[in-house]
Amino acid sequence: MVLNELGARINGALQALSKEPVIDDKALDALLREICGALLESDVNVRLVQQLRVNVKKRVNMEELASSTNKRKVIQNSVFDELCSLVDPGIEPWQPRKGKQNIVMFVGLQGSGKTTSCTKLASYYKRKGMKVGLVCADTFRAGAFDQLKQNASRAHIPYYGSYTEADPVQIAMDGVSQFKKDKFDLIIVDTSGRHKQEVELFAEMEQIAAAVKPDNTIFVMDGTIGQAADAQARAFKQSVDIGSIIITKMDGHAKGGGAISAVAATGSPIVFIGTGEHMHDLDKFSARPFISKMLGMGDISGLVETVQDLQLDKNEDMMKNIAKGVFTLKDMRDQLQNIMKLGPLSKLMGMMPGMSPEMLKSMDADESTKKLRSYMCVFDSMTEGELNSDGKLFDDEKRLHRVARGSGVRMVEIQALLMQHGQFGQMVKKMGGPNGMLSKMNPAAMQQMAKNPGAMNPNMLKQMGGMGGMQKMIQQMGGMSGVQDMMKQMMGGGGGGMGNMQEMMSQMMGGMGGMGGMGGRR
Ligand SMILES: Nc1nc2c(ncn2[C@@H]2O[C@H](COP(=O)(O)OP(=O)(O)OP(=O)(O)O)[C@@H](O)[C@H]2O)c(=O)[nH]1
Repeated sequence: MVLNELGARINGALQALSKEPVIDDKALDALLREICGALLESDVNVRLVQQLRVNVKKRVNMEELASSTNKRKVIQNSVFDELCSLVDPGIEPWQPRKGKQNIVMFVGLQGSGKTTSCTKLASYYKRKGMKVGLVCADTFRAGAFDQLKQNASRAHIPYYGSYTEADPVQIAMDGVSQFKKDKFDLIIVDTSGRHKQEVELFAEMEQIAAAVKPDNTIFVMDGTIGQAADAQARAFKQSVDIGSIIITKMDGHAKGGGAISAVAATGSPIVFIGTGEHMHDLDKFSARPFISKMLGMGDISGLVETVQDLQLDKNEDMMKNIAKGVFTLKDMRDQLQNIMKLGPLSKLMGMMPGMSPEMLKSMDADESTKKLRSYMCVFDSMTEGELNSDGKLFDDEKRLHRVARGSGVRMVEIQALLMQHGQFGQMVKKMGGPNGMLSKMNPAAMQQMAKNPGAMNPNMLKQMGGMGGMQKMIQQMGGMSGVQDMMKQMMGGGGGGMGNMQEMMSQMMGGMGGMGGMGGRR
């Protein structure tokens, strides 16, 4: 069973419990049977599943808990907590520190996704403002250096490797000392893999580790390997000091449960998961947001961090406009351009509370990207005056015709874009200005939010009135009756299908981003 289905099944079981008139041991057993069955089908280690069952039962005392509402709540909270414990070894993961020269070594079997993940990680920390270099110490697989070189060049990341030196230890040492000399903040060393755990592989890993003395060793594991994950993780743990884990290929049809169970085998935290072959397909991992997202309850901290990466507060013109309650076409273009930098919208959507896995499955990421590109052509065909306007200039059909000809986009689509812009403009008007929603938010908490998305999350949520407040805010933004209804509309109920969804998502992201950025400037 793939992870999305697992989430949907657990969620379904919890929902079914809400409908039970009487909560007794029988109802609890039925719930646990369903959840444990689903976990086993997803390859989660049988011992861990058994432990989860025992722990939940221990926490729920049917006699002590008076009302059924109370029992339901305690059961649901216990299941959630136990699912989190499955993927949380309770260790704070290592993080590179700015101002220090951090060395990270990647290990894993051949084809697990080491080289790809190295570049994704380098790119992630580059986005955070670090100077990152990649060293290719894989001399085992012909073409490994070329692959790293290609990935690194595409992501504009400096790299080091050699076509002539055959000793991986020497390459690793030379690469690290070169980047150290050039004052790099983070140096990532990619090592060779083998088809299976072999003596040579472990000996080589140990030698490289002894030579470069990594601050952290990341074990890369293929998410599709199922039950074999446990033994593999143990073998690596015995040989090198695994600091953290990246699980790859968690997109598509990965069951993932096996690899997730590796946390228990190594006692090391999962730090990222790979969700595709592209540079953006690396999601920061944290137990609670991961479980929350899997159950369709969203990942607010991930969403906020992603929005934070946009550095919207650097767009001073737009921030000034939004504070005044003004939103020009140029502001919308800049927002959409920013969103395009984040990768497929489905990823952002997955972080929104209320997005069920089924909803996400029916989204076509390529289609969204195409739509955004066509919008860029529309904006490119506008004059500076038009871009700096509120869009009313396009009441003149001649202008519309001209932009349609210039961009190759149909007039109806441009009209729809302008309509979305108009609606969003109305929202900005409401949010900005002296009496707007933004003015009611505590500036100190908003400032903290802009600086440190991880730390500000609880504060921000509190400011917004918790998860309920967040949903209400989204409703206000869209002027719709609820997130679920909104999604239905996006999925085609309103006749717009994918296009509709795209536009609304952009609207929402624009709104969220605007708020984060606003806070940062106060
Ligand atoms: N779908 C998907 N594919 C991935 C992911 N990560 C890596 N891949 C693909 O998996 C294949 C192997 O990845 P590599 O990065 O070359 O693996 P490696 O561990 O470096 O392999 P060696 O260098 O031979 O040890 C490539 O085709 C990658 O594009 C992921 O998260 N999702």
